Amino acid sequence: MRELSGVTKRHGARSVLRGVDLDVPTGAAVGILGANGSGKSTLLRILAGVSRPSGGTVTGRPRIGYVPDRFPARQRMSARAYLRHLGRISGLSTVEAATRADGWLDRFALAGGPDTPLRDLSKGNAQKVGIAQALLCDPELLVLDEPWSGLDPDARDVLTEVIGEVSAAGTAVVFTDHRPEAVRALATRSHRLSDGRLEPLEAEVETCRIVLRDGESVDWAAQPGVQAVRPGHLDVTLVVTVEARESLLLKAIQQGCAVLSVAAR
Ligand SMILES: Nc1ncnc2c1ncn2[C@@H]1O[C@H](COP(=O)(O)OP(=O)(O)OP(=O)(O)O)[C@@H](O)[C@H]1O
Repeated sequence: MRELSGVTKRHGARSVLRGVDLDVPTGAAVGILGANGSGKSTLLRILAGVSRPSGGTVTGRPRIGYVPDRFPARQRMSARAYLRHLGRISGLSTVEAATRADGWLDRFALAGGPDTPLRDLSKGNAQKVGIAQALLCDPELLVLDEPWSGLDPDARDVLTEVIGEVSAAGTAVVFTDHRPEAVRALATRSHRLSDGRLEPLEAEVETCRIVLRDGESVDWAAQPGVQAVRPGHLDVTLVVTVEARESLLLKAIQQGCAVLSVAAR
């Protein structure tokens, strides 16, 4: 879907990226860790297509939703009007743009309501609008730069849930964060950006995805072979190692869960 090959980026004399290779296939959830100033935002800007690399190639042209590290919300326009407007210029009908805009603002519980002017929003509430604008037009690739930063606990949970949902539906997601445990829990591929290069965070294990209904009674995260658990509205998606797939399916059936799908990642 999107692939970076040998990507370099210089800012003046400074080499920020020194030959980054990154393959982002459909449905992948790619997590990137890195210290402050390691170049995560620089890398995500290139991935999102808002910045050009100094060298190397970027291939693939998916429809991209991008949440920058700082969402610039200095306008007088209300959150609702802004999102509706963006939806319209992205090709949605007036009704569809309004429905989607209100749906995302409602789900993320924008404090002050959807008619609050963007420039009056707090950092966290501006971040919610930033996330909503990226989701508005069903992106094929979602690029999220430290998307949890500034969000309250409820909104953080909603975002984690949404990432699980869109990724289960086939959207590729690339996100940065400073918390290794969060990256490991959510990502199907994890990397660390260090010294301008991207290293795998751990050896990759072949995984698959199991979607269950009525699986709430089991502590799936504690089961051997379960790498990530993503609760949805009516179902739960497990990312599991292929090795543990059969025993986990057996457990699910024994617990009375309905197995909705089993898919390779
Ligand atoms: N437009 C620019 N001009 C000059 N230097 C820049 C520019 N953008 C970024 N840099 C430098 O590139 C380096 C990487 O910055 P970047 O914002 O990508 O890091 P980061 O990993 O996202 O950091 P943080 O975790 O603090 O958000 C930093 O040293 C930064 O000062």
